[in-house]
Amino acid sequence: MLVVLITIVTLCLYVILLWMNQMKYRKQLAQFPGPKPLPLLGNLLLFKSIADIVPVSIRVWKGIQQSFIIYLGPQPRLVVCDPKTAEFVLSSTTIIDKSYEYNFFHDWLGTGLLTSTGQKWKSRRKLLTPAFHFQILEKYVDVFNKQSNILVEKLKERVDAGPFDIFPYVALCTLDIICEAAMGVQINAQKNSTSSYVLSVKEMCRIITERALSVTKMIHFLYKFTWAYQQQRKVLSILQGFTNSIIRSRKSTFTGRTLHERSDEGLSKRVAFLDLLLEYNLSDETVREEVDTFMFEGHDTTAAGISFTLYCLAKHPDVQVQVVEELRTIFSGDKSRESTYQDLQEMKYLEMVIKESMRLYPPVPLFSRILNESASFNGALLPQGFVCALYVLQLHRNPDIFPDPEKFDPDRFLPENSKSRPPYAYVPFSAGLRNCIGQRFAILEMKATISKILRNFEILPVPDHEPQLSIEAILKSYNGLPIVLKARSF
Ligand code: HEM
Repeated sequence: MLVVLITIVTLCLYVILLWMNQMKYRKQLAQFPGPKPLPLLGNLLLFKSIADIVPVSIRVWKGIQQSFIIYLGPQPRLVVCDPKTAEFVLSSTTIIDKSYEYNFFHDWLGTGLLTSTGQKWKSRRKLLTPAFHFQILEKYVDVFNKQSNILVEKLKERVDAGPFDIFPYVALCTLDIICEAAMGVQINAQKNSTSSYVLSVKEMCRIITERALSVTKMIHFLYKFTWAYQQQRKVLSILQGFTNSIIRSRKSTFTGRTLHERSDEGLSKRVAFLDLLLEYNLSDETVREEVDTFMFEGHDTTAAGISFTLYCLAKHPDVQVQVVEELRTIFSGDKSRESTYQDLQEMKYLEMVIKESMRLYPPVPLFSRILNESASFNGALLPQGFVCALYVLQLHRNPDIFPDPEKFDPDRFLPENSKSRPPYAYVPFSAGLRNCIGQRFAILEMKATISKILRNFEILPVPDHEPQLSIEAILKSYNGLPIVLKARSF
């Protein structure tokens, strides 16, 4: 009886403490607009499911037209939708730690580069940066070519066969690419297409996103009693079993020669980023968390980037014609010659198209930072522990910076049209110290894959289809990204 009483009193005190904290925040942050929060629940009731994240946040933004405060439970966060606030957060050398939602990734990614903080992040970033040197990236082009050739063969089965969702095809291709280029192993996901790994990544992202919107799932102790936790355990055993097998496989062929010693091996030998980790004699657990991080960050993001770009090209045949013209010039009309690193550098118009697609459909539409110490901004003192959520999807549609923001117009990225744009108005790869380490890899991969598809197929739209955007760690479309394919004479 006494134990029950103590538990009830403790819980009540905890709830009162949370509520008092919320009141304190409301006073401190009074100058920022936002929907009125309820005690303890905050604005959670606005989001009945993760399907509501995009429509609700767009509705809120439309009523306010500036960065706003939203309460997920009693905790406030500043939803950053304007370049000035984005600059305050991203250019900071102190606001570099991730918000508490990233803890939901810990069971899967541990504290790898994406989720780690402080000194651990600094030393890992230093360790991994050489793996993305352009001389190393150059060696990956033949992997991009090989895997996009397989994708083209798969897509030939869809020619003149009506609408189909392009995303699952591309996701298997980008999974093959990250495994072979970065991990040094071939898993042939495209050939054995029922990849439980790909399905598990999707499920894990869904579980993590849902946790951010549910009070019971937010609290780790309570989360353990939910069905989602049981589901997470199953999914994690698939995900971690998969990466453990990659590590084992690469370890068995690792020669022990360091990156420096291997510089004599020339372009023919690739050094997978996993080799770098093995070279440093890190523990198996450390290697696994970095491998999982790269597998996650490195395949779903590029899959979204490529798929949304193909979707935009289907909807904008005039733009597609211009890209194909550029490719005809680069390849002198040769459909099957493999792309070189130099060719990819020359695809300037395609790069503008990819950038415009990532403006409207940023593969990572939302990411957050936490303040480790209080900071002044715009006359307000933002308290320690405060979360700033960079809402890239809305930032990229800010009409003050991108007039007629819903219009797909790659010319926005002509040098003369971008030079006066505020530096933090366009940040698909984030910016500042914790920007995306894989961005040059990603751009090369996207160009290699999209250009190969366009040399082989004409991409047609599905009339009246509009993507229903959803945020599941990466940007997805609930109703798919359907396109139609016709053979192209190049
Ligand atoms: C179109 C493709 C991609 C996009 C849009 C993208 C975007 C981003 C963004 C926005 C962040 C910051 C996330 C945050 O602060 O929470 C990030 C971080 C990161 N990305 Fe990417 N990414 C892409 C591809 C890749 C690829 C191909 C790799 C690896 C090969 C990669 C590896 C990483 C890693 C390891 C981090 C964490 C960096 C750190 O905190 O130091 N990404 N990415």
